[in-house]
Amino acid sequence: MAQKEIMEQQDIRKLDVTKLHPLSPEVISRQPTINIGLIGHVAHGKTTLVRAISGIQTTRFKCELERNITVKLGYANAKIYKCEDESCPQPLCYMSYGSGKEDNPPCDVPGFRNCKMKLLRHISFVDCPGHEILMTRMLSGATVMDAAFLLIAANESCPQPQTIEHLSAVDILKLQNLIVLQNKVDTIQEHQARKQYKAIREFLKGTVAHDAPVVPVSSQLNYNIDAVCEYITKIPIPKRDFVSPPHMVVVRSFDVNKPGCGINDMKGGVVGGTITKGVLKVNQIVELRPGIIEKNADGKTVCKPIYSRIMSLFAEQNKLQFAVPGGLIGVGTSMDPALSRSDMLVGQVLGDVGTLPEVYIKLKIRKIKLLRRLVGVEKNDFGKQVSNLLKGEVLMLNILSMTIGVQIITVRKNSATLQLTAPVCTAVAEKVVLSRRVGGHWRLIGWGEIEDGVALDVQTIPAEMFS
Ligand SMILES: Nc1nc2c(ncn2[C@@H]2O[C@H](COP(=O)(O)OP(=O)(O)OP(=O)(O)O)[C@@H](O)[C@H]2O)c(=O)[nH]1
Repeated sequence: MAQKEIMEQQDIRKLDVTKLHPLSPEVISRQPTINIGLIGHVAHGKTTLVRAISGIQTTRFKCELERNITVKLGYANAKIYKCEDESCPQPLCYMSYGSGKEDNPPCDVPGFRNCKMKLLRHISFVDCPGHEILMTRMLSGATVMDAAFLLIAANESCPQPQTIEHLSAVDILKLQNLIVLQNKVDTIQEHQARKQYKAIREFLKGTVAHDAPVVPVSSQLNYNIDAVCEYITKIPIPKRDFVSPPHMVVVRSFDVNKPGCGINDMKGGVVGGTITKGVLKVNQIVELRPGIIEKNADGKTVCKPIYSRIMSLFAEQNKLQFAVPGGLIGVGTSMDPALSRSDMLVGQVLGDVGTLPEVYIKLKIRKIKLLRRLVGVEKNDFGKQVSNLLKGEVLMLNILSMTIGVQIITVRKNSATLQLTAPVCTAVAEKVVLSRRVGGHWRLIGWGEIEDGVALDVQTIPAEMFS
């Protein structure tokens, strides 16, 4: 189908959300609908793999280029294709391109160059930092993943500290679709690769990834990347809710004209994130919570949501008329760009006016489970027991894409009340992940779920103001 026809199909006037599916041509052609996380120890090749599949280098920030490590979450989109001729040899018949590629490009396999390829998946990669000091950032990326690639470098012993810690995190979040990639196989002999494969299988026993495929690859040399593409097509499409009022979790925010924010012809602030339910449309009025926190005339802390119009929607360079759940999308808004600069809106929730959950400043957490032993730490602390939570203790909490400092006010066996250092827009039963400072860095120690909380007053604007 020609791009022009698809753009015409993305006509909001003709949109019937009850008929949409993540693989509907007008969706998959323009927008990624699955998030795949890249997790694993520092420098095991996550960013290089993303580049091999999408053609995009996610390491974009100056400090990252200087230090050669990922600091922020990186994003890149890719389309996965298969040759339409069934006799095209596997896995060569699978191929990947960037998000802007047409839907039926010619096959690249010698002997099949007259054949067309079919677009099977459109995905977003969430490239997590592997450095131990950046664990809480990895956790905020993990909350938007539908599947994950766990990268394990073939030229190091397995497991390394953040290999264990990242796997524990996705285990806690009950992420089902894991694929283990034994990367850098170009640096070792075959017998060494076999030996390490056994060590990897041993390490995976009893974890959420116990029967995950382990695929040998070289991201640097593009070896076996077609097999990885084939595995991507086997990831089940998550069930999506297209009909509820739309909610989006903000994972990045920019002022205008920054590289990496996709289309840069907007005048207002830009937020990037994943829609968890519903469909966002161009021209729609939306609310962002918590928005701005202020003291009112009585000295009481109140939250003022940010109201704004959606001026544009985009997935990397693809302009959209509407955006659906899954995948990472950008939202160009009419808000003052000063509000969204430098990731200032990360952790906020964007959605239909009047439909967003409460904004809490205190939370009661139930069903708390602590890991038995510390993971992700080096020699001195490795394997130490995770001690019980203490009244007055300061922890880091991850709720959706929000990372927030908390102090424990009361603690019982499996529950605790927490004072937050900043308000958060969230809902009862949402999962939270707990980290504690160990050896100078935040380490994953456990998880729980929101039971209740103390909400702030929200200063809403009457609905008739938007008509
Ligand atoms: N020989 C070889 N080198 C690789 C391969 N994949 C990655 N590398 C190299 O390993 C180093 C680290 O790669 P990155 O892709 O930055 O690793 P990363 O896991 O994204 O690093 P962080 O995000 O900082 O944790 C770079 O110098 C890459 O060129 C591979 O398959 N073979």
